[in-house]
Amino acid sequence: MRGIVTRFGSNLVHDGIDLAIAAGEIVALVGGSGSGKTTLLRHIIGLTRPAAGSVALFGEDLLAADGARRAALQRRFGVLFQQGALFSAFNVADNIAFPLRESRVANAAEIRDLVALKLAMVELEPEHALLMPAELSGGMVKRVALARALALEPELLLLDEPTAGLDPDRSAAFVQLIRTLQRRLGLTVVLVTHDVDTLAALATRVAVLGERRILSYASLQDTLAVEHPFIRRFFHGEHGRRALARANGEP
Ligand SMILES: Nc1ncnc2c1ncn2[C@@H]1O[C@H](COP(=O)(O)OP(=O)(O)OP(=O)(O)O)[C@@H](O)[C@H]1O
Repeated sequence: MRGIVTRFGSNLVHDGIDLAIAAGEIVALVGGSGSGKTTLLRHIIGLTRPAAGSVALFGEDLLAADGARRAALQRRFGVLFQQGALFSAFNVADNIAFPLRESRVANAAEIRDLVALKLAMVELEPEHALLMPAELSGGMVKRVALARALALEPELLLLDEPTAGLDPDRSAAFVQLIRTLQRRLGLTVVLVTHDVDTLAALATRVAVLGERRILSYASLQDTLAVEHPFIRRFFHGEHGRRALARANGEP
């Protein structure tokens, strides 16, 4: 993305954001509350249009693409929204099958097989297929939402606060699953997180949003050396320090 400016009424959220994400990277977007992380994710996938600037997804302007071209580009990414956002009236299998049915890429028998495959991929059991979202734990909701995001075998996965609301054990297990799938499927991942544990375990690069721009875009190691009050608070505060020590295998 180049020169992104975002305004909501008089609220100027982004004022000239440049960000290039290479295939195979795991980029963590961090920043204070309201710094515009989720909005940036939404720009990437064409859910919102910036006031100025341009976004190229797989080298193409998604917002300028016509119907068929746009649908083809949309099949190449999957999104895990905050809260999982499962359809509450659909069971697990139908939630995962939804993108497959919508895009008409598979027949009923293939969809059944693909749903079973995706369930196994996110380490859920076949009998979970018939449960309703209200019957699932928080960790299971995330796994089902991840299975749905991966239903069309995307190249790019966007995750908005993937571990929010999970206890430390479930959070660590979910992070591990994301890492395994990223490697196995060769995914590019963009995730919004305020959790240093998640970021330290996953990110190949960290983009820090603040003051309506990208304050830093570098490896975690290099980000830690940046002298900025937000970066210091975020990474060198007590929680951040403990998380980084854990990531380095210190007790
Ligand atoms: N549809 C909208 N209409 C009006 N204002 C919006 C809209 N979406 C976002 N905003 C505003 O834009 C700013 C950035 O929001 P965004 O959700 O992108 O921030 P964020 O960094 O993801 O925040 P958080 O960490 O709290 O989730 C906020 O001030 C928010 O109130």
